[in-house]
Amino acid sequence: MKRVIQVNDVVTRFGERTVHDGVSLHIDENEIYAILGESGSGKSVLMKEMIMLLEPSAGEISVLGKSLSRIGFKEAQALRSDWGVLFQFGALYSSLTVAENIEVQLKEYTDVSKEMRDKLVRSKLALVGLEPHVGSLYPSELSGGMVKRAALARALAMEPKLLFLDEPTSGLDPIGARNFDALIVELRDLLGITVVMITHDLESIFSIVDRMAVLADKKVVAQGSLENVLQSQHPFVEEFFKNEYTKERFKDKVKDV
Ligand SMILES: Nc1ncnc2c1ncn2[C@@H]1O[C@H](COP(=O)(O)OP(=O)(O)OP(=O)(O)O)[C@@H](O)[C@H]1O
Repeated sequence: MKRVIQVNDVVTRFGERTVHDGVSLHIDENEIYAILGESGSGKSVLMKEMIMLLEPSAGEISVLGKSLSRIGFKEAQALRSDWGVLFQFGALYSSLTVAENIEVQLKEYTDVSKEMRDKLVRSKLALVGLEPHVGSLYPSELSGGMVKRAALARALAMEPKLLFLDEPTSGLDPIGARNFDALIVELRDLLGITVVMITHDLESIFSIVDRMAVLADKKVVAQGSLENVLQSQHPFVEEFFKNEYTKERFKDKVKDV
């Protein structure tokens, strides 16, 4: 299996504060990989380091075979179009229509014609389950679930190999959240992409995630499949995965651990 992301011994410091102290993990092609951990454990910072919005203080991150600390400007630009990012609150431009939002990167990085861009917008909308007319609406005219889908369509505009999602189901109602999970799996299977997501959503973790890393104590304290992670006796794992709710809701998986 091809390795898509390799994180080796990453240390992250902000002034006196150390957020990561030797974080290592790897993500393989076509996986749905989750980054978990309590609030402030450095999940978002790690994801920002993977997408070159922040630089680690030490250690090494490679994405799609490129070492991020050694990459040149042009290579970095090319690499950025190999991934799409869905930030937690959708982050659509409120003054642009949905179609214009999806077009932003196409206009910036490609010279495809207006006609072709319109076609691409329609196909991305269809891919995320939105009707063509949604393209002419402004973000303020959409429901929460539609905002997420529109932002996902925008993240997919450049046909990325990798998709980064920051708490994709937060703020959605339970049905919307499960539909969004199903969409993520569908896109992974259809497009052959690798998905990296920060999530606290137990339903997603138990149903669609292939492997995960649990951040705590400035390190990865458990990683691998759900089965592997459940073997850990780290207090965060115990509390998050082996509480009364999960023992009842996921009793077939959380038993004898
Ligand atoms: N740009 C920054 N400058 C200084 N400190 C930062 C910066 N970004 C994050 N931090 C700090 O790093 C720590 C980890 O933050 P991060 O946002 O990664 O946490 P998280 O695990 O994603 O938490 P949550 O689940 O609450 O979103 C926090 O203490 C935060 O204050």
